[in-house]
Amino acid sequence: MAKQYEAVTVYAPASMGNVSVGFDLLGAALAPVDGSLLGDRVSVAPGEQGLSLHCCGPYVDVLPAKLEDNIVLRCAEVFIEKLGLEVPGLKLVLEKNLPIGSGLGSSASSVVAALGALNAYFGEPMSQDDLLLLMGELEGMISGSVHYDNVAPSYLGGMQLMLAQRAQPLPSFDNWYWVVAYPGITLSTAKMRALMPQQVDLSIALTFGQQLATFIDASHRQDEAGALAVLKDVVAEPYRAPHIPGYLAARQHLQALGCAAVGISGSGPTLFAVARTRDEADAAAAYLQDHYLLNERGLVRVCRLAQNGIEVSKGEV
Ligand SMILES: Nc1ncnc2c1ncn2[C@@H]1O[C@H](COP(=O)(O)OP(=O)(O)OP(=O)(O)O)[C@@H](O)[C@H]1O
Ligand SMILES: N[C@@H](CCO)C(=O)O
Repeated sequence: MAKQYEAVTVYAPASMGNVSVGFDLLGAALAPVDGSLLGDRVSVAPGEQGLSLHCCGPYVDVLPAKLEDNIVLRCAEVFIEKLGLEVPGLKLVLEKNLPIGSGLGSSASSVVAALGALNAYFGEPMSQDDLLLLMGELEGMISGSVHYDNVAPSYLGGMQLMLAQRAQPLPSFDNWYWVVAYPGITLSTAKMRALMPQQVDLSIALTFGQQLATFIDASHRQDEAGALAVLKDVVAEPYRAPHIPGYLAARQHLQALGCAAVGISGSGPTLFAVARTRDEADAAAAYLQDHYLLNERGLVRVCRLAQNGIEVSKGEV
């Protein structure tokens, strides 16, 4: 008798690439403290002949007009082909909860939710390490480069450091709040990467290496002052900051409000601020709500790290 498959839904949290100090190597998953969703959901269920995709959610209108250009369908095609699966019919639903080109890891969230749901639906045929590598490849197909600093934390949770072939969790500081603000405009990752020079000065390379090494060491030793002292981006931010409306002014104000660090989330335009108390986080959020948002599509969230990565549940979106 043919195996009966059951519908499954996966939620994949938003993520901040780079975290200032680890360009393309370090990322963190986000969980709003108010319990709201900040990430896409994809469900996979038995369907009629072939693959079908239905999209819904608050940011459905910014998805590619043609369904065949949606990365979720590509994920299903690649997954099925790679594993040589016989699939009579598959119904996919994408609930698009993240804005595109935001710096919140929007395409990564769709990729992680889709591949996570497909793997769960088919009984986990792929190992965690192999699935992560596939997630990075698919993210690379649409963002212009293979980088894991969004897919790894969205899939695995917390803060993740990308080593040569696998992700390694990095302890963070439990008292930190991560306040994120998306102004409501789109900046494509590929264009924000094109702003950066292809060659890096030796002095910049040395500072980058030293800061990343110091941050990793300080995080493991829970040396908060040591970690904060080097939470700075010398590689991408100098080239990107002038192209993000209001970023430099907001950074200055947030520092004056007492935020311990401020940086660009991924390639922007979302910014993040580290606050060490809830009062400080709320003050930063109020400032950003009034001064950083450019339209009604913008959002501000006070977050902790999403420690568990994806959430798998039974049934459809
Ligand atoms: N399900 C999807 N979610 C998001 N983007 C998608 C999806 N399917 C296709 N795309 C396309 O992928 C591209 C994603 O571009 P880009 O990498 O700049 O955005 P992003 O992943 O939202 O960036 P960020 O990491 O800054 O949030 C866009 O051209 C978008 O139309
Ligand atoms: N590390 C990537 C993240 C994109 O979200 C970049 O900064 O281009």
